[in-house]
Amino acid sequence: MVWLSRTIGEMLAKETSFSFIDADDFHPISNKEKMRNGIPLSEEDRTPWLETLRDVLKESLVNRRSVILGCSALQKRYREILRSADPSYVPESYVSIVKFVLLDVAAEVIAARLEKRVAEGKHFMPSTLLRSQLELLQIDDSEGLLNTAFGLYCFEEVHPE
Ligand SMILES: Nc1ncnc2c1ncn2[C@@H]1O[C@H](COP(=O)(O)OP(=O)(O)OP(=O)(O)O)[C@@H](O)[C@H]1O
Ligand SMILES: O=C(O)[C@H](O)[C@@H](O)[C@H](O)[C@H](O)CO
Repeated sequence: MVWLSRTIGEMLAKETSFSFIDADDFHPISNKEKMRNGIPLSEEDRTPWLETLRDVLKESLVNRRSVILGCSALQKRYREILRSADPSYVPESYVSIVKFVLLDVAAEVIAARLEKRVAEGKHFMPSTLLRSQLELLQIDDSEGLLNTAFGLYCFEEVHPE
C-alpha cells in the first residue's frame, strides 16, 4: 500500500497488478459538503473515515490483494490508524505491511493544480482549505516514509502536450 495521488496511483496500478483506491471516494457526504463550503474537517470528521479506510485495507490484506491507496493521511496518528490494518502491527513501531510514499510537491504547485481543477469544476474543495491541510502535514524521519519528488519530475510524462 502506498500513499499517492490519483494520477500517480492509477499510473502505478497500471504497471502493477494492484488495484487503486482513492480515499476521497470514502468520505461521507457530510465531509465533502464541509470541504465544499471551505470548512476544514475536524478530528471527529476524519477518524471514522480513516477507520473505514483501515477496514478496506484490512480486507485486502486478508484476501492477499495488494492495493494502492491515494490518501492525504496528514498526521502521524492518521497513518497509525491505517497501519493498524495489519493485524500484527505494534503501535508506534512503524513496521507494518502498510507502507507510505510521500509525493513531495511544493505547496504552490499543489495550490495551482487545485485552483485549475476547481475553475474547471473538477474538484469539490476550494484551494483556501489547502493551507489548513498543509499546516497539519506532519513529516519527520521517525516513520521511514518514502519521500519522493516524483510529483514534480514526471509532469511531462503525465501531461504530454
Ligand atoms: N506528476 C504530475 N505531474 C503533473 N500533473 C500532475 C501530476 N500529478 C498530478 N497532476 C495533476 O494535478 C492534479 C491533481 O492530481 P491528482 O488528482 O492526482 O491529485 P490528488 O492528490 O488525487 O488530488 P485530490 O486528492 O486533491 O483530489 C490533476 O490535475 C493532475 O492531472
Ligand atoms: O483530511 C482531509 O482534510 C481531507 O481528506 C482532504 O485532504 C481532502 O480529501 C483532499 O485534500 C481532497 O482531495
